Amino acid sequence: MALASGVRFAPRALLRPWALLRGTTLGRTEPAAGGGGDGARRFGSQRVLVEPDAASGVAVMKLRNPPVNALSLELLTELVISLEKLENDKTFRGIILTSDCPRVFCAGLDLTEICGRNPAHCAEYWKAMQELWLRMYLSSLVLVAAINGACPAGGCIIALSCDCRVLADNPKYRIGLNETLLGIIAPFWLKDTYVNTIGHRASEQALQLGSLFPPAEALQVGLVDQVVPEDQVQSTALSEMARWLAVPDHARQLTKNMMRKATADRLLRQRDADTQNFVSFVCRDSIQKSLQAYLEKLRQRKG
Ligand SMILES: CC/C=C\C/C=C\CCC/C=C/CC(=O)SCCNC(=O)CCNC(=O)[C@H](O)C(C)(C)COP(=O)(O)OP(=O)(O)OC[C@H]1O[C@@H](n2cnc3c(N)ncnc32)[C@H](O)[C@@H]1OP(=O)(O)O
Repeated sequence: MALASGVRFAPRALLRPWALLRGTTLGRTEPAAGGGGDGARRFGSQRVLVEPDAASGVAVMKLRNPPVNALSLELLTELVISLEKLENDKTFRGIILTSDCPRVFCAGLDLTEICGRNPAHCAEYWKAMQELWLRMYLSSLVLVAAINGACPAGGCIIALSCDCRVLADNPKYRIGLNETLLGIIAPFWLKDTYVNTIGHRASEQALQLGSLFPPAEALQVGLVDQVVPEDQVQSTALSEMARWLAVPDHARQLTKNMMRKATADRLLRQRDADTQNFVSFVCRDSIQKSLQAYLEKLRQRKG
């Protein structure tokens, strides 16, 4: 992704995204309900709906992988492709990322992708997770998360990869990295993202305790930038976007790169080792058992 200055952000190292999209509708363009001109046309895929507004240069990207927007391999892949499509289109300067699923922004990793799967699948899945994080974290576009639902673990990482976060004021919409409560460990780049956002001491505490913060606490600790009534999340996200877009792109992009590159480079340098660590960790019998038990608990909670 080349910047105006010629500086490159994330490398184009993506796996084989298109191969994963058999049977999906990515790339289809259709008029938005009630829409007319180019600015009102939406596109996307089965799991990612993109509503572009060419006039403002802002696209709203909605996660729609019901029931909880778990980050399946397909969703990860479709997100990367939609992001790339917008980045390559000079019309767009910003994306508002939100959820199309009621009450949940994103439930994090799709645990069914790493439970009872073989090591090759877990590796492919983890590489897709790394890829999305790298693309989002270093995106040249302004990314604003309009968090309109629960936002645990991988969902929190998606939000933290954005430049700004607006959270709906609902005590059920908690945000944080709760990995330890599942018996798993956030890898270093999730930890780094946390530390970069809320600082070392707060991260140390929150990561070990697996804290999920309700809105007021999330604001206080610095995990989100604004907490607003639920019906004002989108409008506030748009106002935030306007504030970020008021800055000249090249200056903002280079500054973002300066702030984030070292963190991304750390993963880039040890991507394969990180994948191997992940696979050997999650494929352990003991970890498989605790993931299985956690999934079971989630399923039973429902009834
Ligand atoms: C040495 C170290 C080396 C390497 C590192 C090792 C490991 C690193 C791994 C680290 C990364 C982890 C990041 C993660 O994201 S882990 C996932 C954590 N996610 C959660 O804990 C969220 C779990 N879900 C919930 O809390 C709730 O579902 C939620 C609040 C999101 C929504 O609640 P609601 O009441 O609306 O829905 P539910 O009834 O609970 O769920 C509906 C159905 O969805 C299923 N579900 C929920 N979450 C997940 C998920 N994450 N993956 C898969 N499926 C999920 C749930 O079971 C229900 O299913 P059905 O009953 O309908 O079948």
